[in-house]
Amino acid sequence: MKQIKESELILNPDGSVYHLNLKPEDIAETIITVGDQDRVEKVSQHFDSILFEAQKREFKTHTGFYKGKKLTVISTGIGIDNIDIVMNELDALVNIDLKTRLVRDKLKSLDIIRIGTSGGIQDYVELDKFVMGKAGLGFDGLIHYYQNEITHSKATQGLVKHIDLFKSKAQPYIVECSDRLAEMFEEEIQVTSGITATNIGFYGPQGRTLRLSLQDKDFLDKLTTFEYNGFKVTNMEMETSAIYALAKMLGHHALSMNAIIANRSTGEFSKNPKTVIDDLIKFTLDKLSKI
Ligand SMILES: O=P(O)(O)O[C@H]1O[C@H](CO)[C@@H](O)[C@H]1O
Ligand SMILES: O=c1cc[nH]c(=O)[nH]1
Repeated sequence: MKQIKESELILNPDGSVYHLNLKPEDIAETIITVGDQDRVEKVSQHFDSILFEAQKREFKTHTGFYKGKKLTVISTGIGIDNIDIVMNELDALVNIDLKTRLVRDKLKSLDIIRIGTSGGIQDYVELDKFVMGKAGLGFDGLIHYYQNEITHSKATQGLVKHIDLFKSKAQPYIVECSDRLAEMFEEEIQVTSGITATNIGFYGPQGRTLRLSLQDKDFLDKLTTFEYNGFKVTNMEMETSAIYALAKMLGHHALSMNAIIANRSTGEFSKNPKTVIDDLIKFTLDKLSKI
């Protein structure tokens, strides 16, 4: 087997992985990701005990126990570029022997659950509700840098036609969440399921205009009428598709839970975004404690 070079798998002087500043023993096998580094405490404040804390740049990590379940919560910061770092380095922690720099013979599979904020694009995706991303719809292009079998699906071709995608933009891709995790989180009363679209920006890429004009002003409208496997595109954010794609390629299980703080169809923003995210944190922790 080939040893991974120092320039590819970069380790800090203490042996931790380069950006996350973590060693294999610092993380649990169930990982919660959040965008905002201040959300890490909002999650870990519910833990019975915290065993480990670290931070480098926007990547803040707490590991502890919640109702007997060992959990790690880590902030990814905003965007797909950070997800590339977080997913690759988390995988390295469990599936590469950092001393020999060899991929382990027996690979581990992590459960990775994102708790994020998001904007609903359908009128029925109400403010302050939870949406589970049954699939991630990536407009971000990250996947094209890896060999994969996800990119060229019929559904993707259908989407490109449906929205009349401008040819200079990255080819979108669709990737499903972990069925096992989804089953645990599906709850008719509290959770809406749909496709979570992931964009490479908050403004133009999500069809928002302040002072600049959009290349395609009808993008959002067209997206609301697209369907895949009986699901509509319910919401937009900036990380899910890449988490799903990299999880699938690396052999992990991923699920994205979204707190809806904006409704792009009605033009409203939540009056109390903190409450809905706190409620989603409690809901998610409760579900994870039962795995
Ligand atoms: O609340 P988080 O997890 O950061 O997620 C959403 O909020 C950020 C944009 O405001 C993006 O990261 C988007 O995905
Ligand atoms: O509209 C929204 C709200 C939160 N996060 C996003 O990326 N978009």
